[in-house]
Amino acid sequence: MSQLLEIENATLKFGGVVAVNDLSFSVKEGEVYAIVGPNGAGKSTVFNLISRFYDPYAGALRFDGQNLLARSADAVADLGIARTFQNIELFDHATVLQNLLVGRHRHRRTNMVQEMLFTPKVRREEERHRAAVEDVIDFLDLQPYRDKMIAGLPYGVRKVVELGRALASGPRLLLLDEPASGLSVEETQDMRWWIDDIRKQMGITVLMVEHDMGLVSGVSDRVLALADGAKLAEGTPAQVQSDPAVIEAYLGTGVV
Ligand SMILES: Nc1ncnc2c1ncn2[C@@H]1O[C@H](COP(=O)(O)OP(=O)(O)OP(=O)(O)O)[C@@H](O)[C@H]1O
Repeated sequence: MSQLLEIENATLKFGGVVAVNDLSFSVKEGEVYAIVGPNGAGKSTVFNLISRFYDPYAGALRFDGQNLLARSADAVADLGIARTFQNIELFDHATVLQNLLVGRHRHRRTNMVQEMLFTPKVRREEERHRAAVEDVIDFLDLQPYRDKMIAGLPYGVRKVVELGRALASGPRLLLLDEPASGLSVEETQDMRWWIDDIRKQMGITVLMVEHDMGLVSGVSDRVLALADGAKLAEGTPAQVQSDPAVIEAYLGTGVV
């Protein structure tokens, strides 16, 4: 498997706080790779670096061999990197279908005049986007909710819709920020199947930050344990969970 994402000696400081400290890791095409670590370890900051919300103080970031640092946040999405957020970010007063169509935004190839005139090209594009979104709705069993407003939906369903919005963009790399947080045991189990299927059926590479070690062990090929912004351990879930440095660092946090 080739490397899809490479982080090389990345460092990011907020004032005097070193949030990410000379961190290197890579994610192979087709794998599920999880980042774990106690609160404040730097997990979200790593995601924000990859999404290009932050510039690193030093280091290199590459996606499929291309320099990510030469691109803006929008351009990163165009490369095929999609993400979900720890605090779900959806349009509350729009339907599930409308939110998923927003996920298709990067594929729009028509201009505003064409859209106002609703030319045949616009109509064909629209049909293509709808078909892609309907596939995601079927895949995630969202049919009962497709015309419902986000605001009225239970938290667990909103979480699946957010996953759907990211999938609708047709990514090569999916960044999941705490996919199981706030979910019940059953919903977490469903999330595990979705992630498995996303990798196996859709061939999408997944990088996730997650506290639930049951989910991490269940779906991940490899795990990176972070502490104070630096790599503590990397390996299979079993290797990382039994690593003495990890046990020592997490002792009493209830994470491992
Ligand atoms: N925008 C910011 N400004 C200043 N400091 C920040 C900012 N974002 C993060 N930090 C600091 O950087 C460090 C890493 O934070 P980060 O949010 O990446 O950790 P995390 O591992 O994602 O934690 P959690 O599990 O609580 O989400 C922490 O010390 C945090 O206080």
